[in-house]
Amino acid sequence: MAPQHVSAGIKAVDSAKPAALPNRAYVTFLAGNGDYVKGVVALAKGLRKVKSAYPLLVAVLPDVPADHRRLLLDQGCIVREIDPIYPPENQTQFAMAYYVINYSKLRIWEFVEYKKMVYLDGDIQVYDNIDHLFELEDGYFYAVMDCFCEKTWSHTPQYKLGYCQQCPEKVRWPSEMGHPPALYFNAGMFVFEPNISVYEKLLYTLKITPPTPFAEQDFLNMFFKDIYKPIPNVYNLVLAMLWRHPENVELDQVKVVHYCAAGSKPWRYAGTEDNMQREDIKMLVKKWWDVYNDESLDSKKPVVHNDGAMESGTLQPLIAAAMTEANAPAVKYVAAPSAA
Ligand SMILES: O=c1ccn([C@@H]2O[C@H](COP(=O)(O)OP(=O)(O)O)[C@@H](O)[C@H]2O)c(=O)[nH]1
Ligand SMILES: OC[C@H]1O[C@H](O[C@@H]2[C@@H](O)[C@H](O)[C@@H](O)[C@H](O)[C@@H]2O)[C@H](O)[C@@H](O)[C@H]1O
Repeated sequence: MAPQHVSAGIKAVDSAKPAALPNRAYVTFLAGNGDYVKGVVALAKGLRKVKSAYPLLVAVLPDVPADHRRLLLDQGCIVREIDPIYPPENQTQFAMAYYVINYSKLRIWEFVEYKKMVYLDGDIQVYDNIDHLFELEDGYFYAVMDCFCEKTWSHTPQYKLGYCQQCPEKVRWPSEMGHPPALYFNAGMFVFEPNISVYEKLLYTLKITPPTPFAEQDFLNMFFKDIYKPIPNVYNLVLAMLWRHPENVELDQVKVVHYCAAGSKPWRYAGTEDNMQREDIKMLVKKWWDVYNDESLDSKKPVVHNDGAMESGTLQPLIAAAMTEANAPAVKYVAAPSAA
């Protein structure tokens, strides 16, 4: 089973049915005009399917096109544009060249109208309600421990030694190399508290920190190492765990799946890369598509003609009037029929 460090504190809140508070939201990050938007649409539908009480905010870079933003608004997301954040100039070889855009995730610490947020990558799907994570004690950074066994880690001493925090007894960290690496989390999912002074410290520290192969994930691990609290991997199943550490995974208990293994992005799945023909992978990819294609999960939004008239039966005008700009679910605008 999972290594001992994993915080058991969560069990205590599982049974409680916490009240939904307005200053909480899920948040994800979207960059570019490519197909990651499908991941975010699926995530919005997945959170609706598990009846989450909280909205999904999408932090979009300027290069996310209007039609993609409209898709997200139509799925009831809150769409907020952020400016990119780049690491200091450096010759670093990122594990994946495009990881450089992931530093922009740091903008979410600026969303201080929310007291607590759960960050989820766009290639994550939520299959069970995880709203109880918002009840975790303030003052800590909660995330799931990563695994060092994939080729993407081949640049690290851990990989070269065959050491992994998922099974620290299997290949022990050599005492002559000092202490084993600090517990290291996967930055595809975490529970955090937006805070301006933390945000400013993040940006300042980034400016003086040479980039490393896992980009903002390495940076966040360094920055939050003193308040990081591991949570069970049911909250972020890094797919490689299925073949690297199956003894640490109980698939039928998993609430959140992170499609981060090479070739596992469901919207691009071809089944050709290593491990992609596994039955569990094929089942999880199908599970993602079942949510993505489920029209009953599309957000039921009023259709508003651009002359402001509401189509009858979609949303009574008084409810519409009561909906302020800030929290009204985005409405689908359709061109008013041209005057005959
Ligand atoms: O072209 C891209 C690449 C990444 N992302 C966002 O950045 C996250 C992290 O990138 P990725 O999922 O590829 O990293 P992985 O978890 O697979 O290493 C994605 O989930 C998206 O939310 C994006 O929006 N567009
Ligand atoms: O920019 C660095 C990225 O680092 C992480 O992805 C990695 C990590 O999980 C490795 O452990 C896996 O081996 C690898 O496949 C996977 O891509 C985060 O999931 C992602 O959001 C992002 O921060």
